[in-house]
This record gives sequence, structure tokens and C-alpha cells, in this order.
Amino acid sequence: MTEIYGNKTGLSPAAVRTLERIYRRRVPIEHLTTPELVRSLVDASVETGRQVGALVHRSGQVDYVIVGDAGKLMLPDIGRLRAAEGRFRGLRLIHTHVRGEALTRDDLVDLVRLRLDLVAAIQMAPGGDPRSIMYAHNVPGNPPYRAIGPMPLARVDLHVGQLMANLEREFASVSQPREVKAKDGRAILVHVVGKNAEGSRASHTGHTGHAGPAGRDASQISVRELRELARTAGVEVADTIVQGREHIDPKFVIGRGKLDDVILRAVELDASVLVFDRNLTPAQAAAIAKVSDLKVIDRTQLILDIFAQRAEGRDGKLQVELAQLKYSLPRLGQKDDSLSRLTGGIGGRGPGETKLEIGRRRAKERVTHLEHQLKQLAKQREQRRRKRTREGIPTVAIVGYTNAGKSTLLNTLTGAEVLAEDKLFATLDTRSRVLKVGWAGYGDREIVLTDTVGFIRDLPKDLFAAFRATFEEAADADVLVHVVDASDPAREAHIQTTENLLAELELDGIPRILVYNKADVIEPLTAKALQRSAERMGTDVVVVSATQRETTLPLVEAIARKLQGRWDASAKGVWSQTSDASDSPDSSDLSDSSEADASDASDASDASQKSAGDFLEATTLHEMLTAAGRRSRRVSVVS
Ligand SMILES: Nc1nc2c(ncn2[C@@H]2O[C@H](COP(=O)(O)OP(=O)(O)OP(=O)(O)O)[C@@H](O)[C@H]2O)c(=O)[nH]1
Ligand SMILES: [Mg+2]
Repeated sequence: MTEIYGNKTGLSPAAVRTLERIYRRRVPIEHLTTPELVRSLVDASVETGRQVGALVHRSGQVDYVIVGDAGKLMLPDIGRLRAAEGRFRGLRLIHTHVRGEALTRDDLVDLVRLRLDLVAAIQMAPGGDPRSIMYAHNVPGNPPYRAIGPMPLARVDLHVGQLMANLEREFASVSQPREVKAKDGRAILVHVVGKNAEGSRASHTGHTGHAGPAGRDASQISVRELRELARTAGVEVADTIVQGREHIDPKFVIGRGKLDDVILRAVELDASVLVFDRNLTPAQAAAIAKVSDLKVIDRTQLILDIFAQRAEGRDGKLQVELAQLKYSLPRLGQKDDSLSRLTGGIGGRGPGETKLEIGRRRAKERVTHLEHQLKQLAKQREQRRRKRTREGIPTVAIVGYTNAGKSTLLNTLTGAEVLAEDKLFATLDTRSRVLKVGWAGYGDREIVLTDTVGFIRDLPKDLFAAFRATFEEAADADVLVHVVDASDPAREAHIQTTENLLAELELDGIPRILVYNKADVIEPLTAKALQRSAERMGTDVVVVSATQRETTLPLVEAIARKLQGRWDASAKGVWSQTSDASDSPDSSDLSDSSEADASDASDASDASQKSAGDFLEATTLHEMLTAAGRRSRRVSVVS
């Protein structure tokens, strides 16, 4: 094998022959290098004016000869697979520094990142003679390397074999295999604060605009949210690195030097994933993955991953898969090897834990297929809706930023058991439950409450389609209950994002109630101030704690006030009062649930808890109701 690696442009045939001759050298493991190898490298450097290096295997053979430019050397891809824990790659890099400089940061990064046995640099004098040598090897600890020299070549007395044996023993003893708690390994989060550059967030929706907090606050909020997203996706966050920059580096986003720091940090913390708090172009993701040898993921991918893990309904699954494919298509290389980076594990999960392992051509076919299927499903839904007729029970949709407490509120109000947890996007499929407002003094009236997917700022563009589909249900709601986590410092930005997305979903025409939630964890004064400021703005607003049922009474009253008109109309007979749709299994479920005599709060909650299991999964029930609702509204217009 005599292939020359690296920067071969403009090399004369004679220079190539000189380089190829380096492959003939042998370096015994008792020595760092030999005078012959040094001579060959230096000769080739003089001839080319560039750095020249050899990757020498422990067997003594030269495995790779690499030529760089005057200032640096790019190592070839020597295999992505990491050496086993506590072991090194079995290769040492011996190379020239034509300008006589000491080991550079690049050299040290290569040493650590590739787990090379050693990296040595030969300092050349201006006349072209080898002046001194400096070398470094890995050590357990921080910094993760030790550098020795520069010193005269004759003074180097190093038994490489012995050193490596000692080091590997040392590494094996300190690295009790660290336990990775999260199933998808450890990640380092990277946030870049563009001081000048805006447009850094090519936001499709929900951009907070001027309403959001500025500068450092915005950064902190953003990083915190990313951390939550990572946690939700199942990644353990090992560290967060924030860099302020005048301009975003077009190739690596952060500067090359900073990227080297990040790589060293990843090696130190045994992290295998880099998560960027911004969206990366396919070229950026590829470039960073290449130099770092780490899996590189951006915010969009993280959100896609969460959606993929959580989507349940058929429609939702198809939508998520479609969004994932559209995202990864421009990122799929033609070669299998670049493809494998994207597949499996975090960022590469398809809906339902299937692996997104697919070639480019197949991916395109699948996109077409999915789009077709989704269209069919939408048509079927529409038809089903049209077929259904039933009395118009008013519907209320609970909307708001992710983790605001929407599902908790639904559970508390109706005694349902919708998954509510301290994770982002706990809810990915819309659920509806019946709320009986008797306990709040509204007789045996019923409301259908619908839970929805949480909003998030900078929602990935392709996901917005998936998202939109889940809001088809909410489009027919009579009232929107907008839930805000009042204890979140970013609450104003969250409100703004939600407002923007509601407008985009064309739901902003529906009467709305603003609910400041989690009152139990905010200062009473803050609660009062929130209430007052919202009232000044003329918004219907209540402050509640979704975890405490008694605090939700003002909300039920506010909803009832908004629906009063409808109830009055229905009392006048505009809406039919009785339900005779017992031929439909959906409706019988609904009537089962309405057996509760709900003049007392705890009774109501007990009763609905009992029947919660009987409740239908929302989609069908809700479709039925909303279809009826639409018809009824038409009637009321006529009257
Ligand atoms: N202290 C406190 N915590 C609450 C309250 N309401 C909800 N939470 C907590 O907030 C977290 C999120 O609640 P969820 O109901 O899952 O929020 P969500 O809006 O449905 O979230 P997504 O479905 O992820 O969009 C959970 O850990 C709840 O226990 C409250 O009134 N007080
Ligand atoms: Mg929820």
C-alpha cells in the first residue's frame, strides 16, 4: 500500500515518489521514531514545503503517509469505531512542523479524539534540518493529555510498547465503566449566542419576536428548554457549552477552536452526542460530525425524535414519519456510511422505535406513499364527520405551551387519567373527556374538554403539518382555554408563541380564556399582578393550580359564562336536548359517562373517575361531537 493521503494538489511526481518511499520505513516499538524515518519525513517536507506525517502501527509498519500544508495536517478517516474502553488505536503520528512550532491544538485534539498512541512533531529549522521533537500521549484526567519537550532528537529515550502497556493499565483501572443512565447516552449541548447575526433562527412559526426576553436571558431560557428537550428524548446531558460569537461560523457554527474544546470535553466526559441549540444545515451537520467523530443533532431532530417516541395515533405516526423523512432526505449521503450516522438511537428513531434505516431512493418513494396515505386518512375523517349527527354538546379545547399543565387540568376537571408528566410533549394525541359542570352550579350540563399537543417556539417546519392535523379537532371548539405555566420565567414568551401559533392555525377567532396555572408555586403577589394586568388588557383570565381542584372553580365559571349563550339558545330549543344516537357505540360511551349526579365536587370527580376508563379515545368521540356542533351552529344562524 503506497497511497498518499491528504493535500496532494500540485505535488510533483518526484515529490510523490519521495513520499511513497516513507512507507518503506520500519519503527521498532522500543523507540518513538528512528533517524531514518525522521530523515525521510524531513526530506519530503523540504521538497514539498508542507507538513508530512506517518501513522506508525505498533507492529513497526507505516500504515499511512499524509501530506498537509505548511501549517497543518488533516488525518485520513482511520475508522469511526472507537477503540475498546481503556485501549488506544495502536497508531502513533510522527510528523514535521516546517515552521518549527510546538505541538498545536489540532495535534492534541487528534491525539485525544482518535485515541492515538502518541503524537510527535518534529520542529524543523529554517534551513530544513530537524531541530527538536515534542510529543504527547493521553492520560486519564484533565487535561486528558501530557506533552513532553521540545527536546533534541538524540535525547528521546522512549519505549513506546512499555509506555502504552502502562497507560492502558492505568486507564483500565480508573475507568470503572461509567454508568450511562439515559438509554441514548451522554450528550453535550452547544448554544451559540450570535451577537450580531440574526436570522440565525430561521423560524417558521412561533418566533417570539420582540416580546421575548433579550440577550443573556433568552440564551438561558433557550438552553434550559433544550436541556428539557434532551431529557425528554432520553439523552443524559453531560455538559452545556455556550459560545458568544459576532458571526456564526458558516462551516462549523462555532469557531474551529471552540469546536476543538467541545471535542476534548466530549472525550473527557465520554459523551457521544453533540446537540446544537439551533438548526444546522446538512453541510454543517456533516462537517461537524466529520471532525468530531461524534453524533451531531440539532433542535429539530430532537423534537422529531420526541414526537417519534410519543406519537400514538395512526395519523400522528404517519405524520411524524413523513416529517422525519423530509428532514433527513437532504442529509442522506449517497454512501451507506454517512447514512448510518443518521440511523438508530437518538435522532434516528422512527415512530414506534423502528429504526429510520432507509436509502435515499426508498426514502423518496416512502414520502410519496405517506403523503398519499395521509390524504386518504384526512378524506375518511372528513366523511366520517359528515355522517355523524348528534346533539351539540359544546366543546372546549385546552391549548398552551408544552408542559404548561394542560393534561393535568383536564384530569383534574374531569377525573380522567390522561398522561401528565414533567416532560415536554407528554401529550401527542388529542384526548377528549366530558366535564360535568353541575358541581359548579350549572345543573346537569356537559362540556366536552379536549386536550391538545403543547406548543413550542421554532417548531420545525415539517412538523408543523403533523401538528396542524392534531388541531383539526380544536378548530371546532367553542372556547379555547389557553394554559400558561405562570411559574416559568419565560411565561410571557410562551404566551406569545402560543398566540402566534394559534393565529397560524387559524384558531385565533375562537373565544379564549387565559389560565395562569401552577399558582401554588408562584408568589401570591405575582398571581394578583398577573390577574390585574390581564384584566387591564380586557382578557378573560383566571389564576388556578391544576393540581388543586378547588382552585379551578373560577375557570369552570368562566367557561360557563362563555357558553351561556349557547345554553340559552339550546333551552329555547334551537339545539335538540335529547340524544337518540344510541345506535352508535361512540355515543353510548358518552351517555355512560353522563350518569354522574354532579352537584358535589368530590362526587363528580369520583363518578367520572369510575367511568374514565370507558371513555372513548378522543378522536372519534370528538369528531362526532364537533360534526354535530357545526350543524347546530348553522341552525342557530338560521334561527
Ligand atoms: N406545582 C404544580 N405543578 C403542576 C401544576 N399543573 C401541572 N403541573 C405539573 O407540570 C407538569 C406538566 O404537566 P402536564 O399536564 O403534563 O402538562 P401539559 O401541558 O399537558 O404538557 P404537554 O402534554 O407536554 O404539552 C407535570 O409535572 C405536572 O405535575 C400545578 O398547578 N402546580
Ligand atoms: Mg399534556
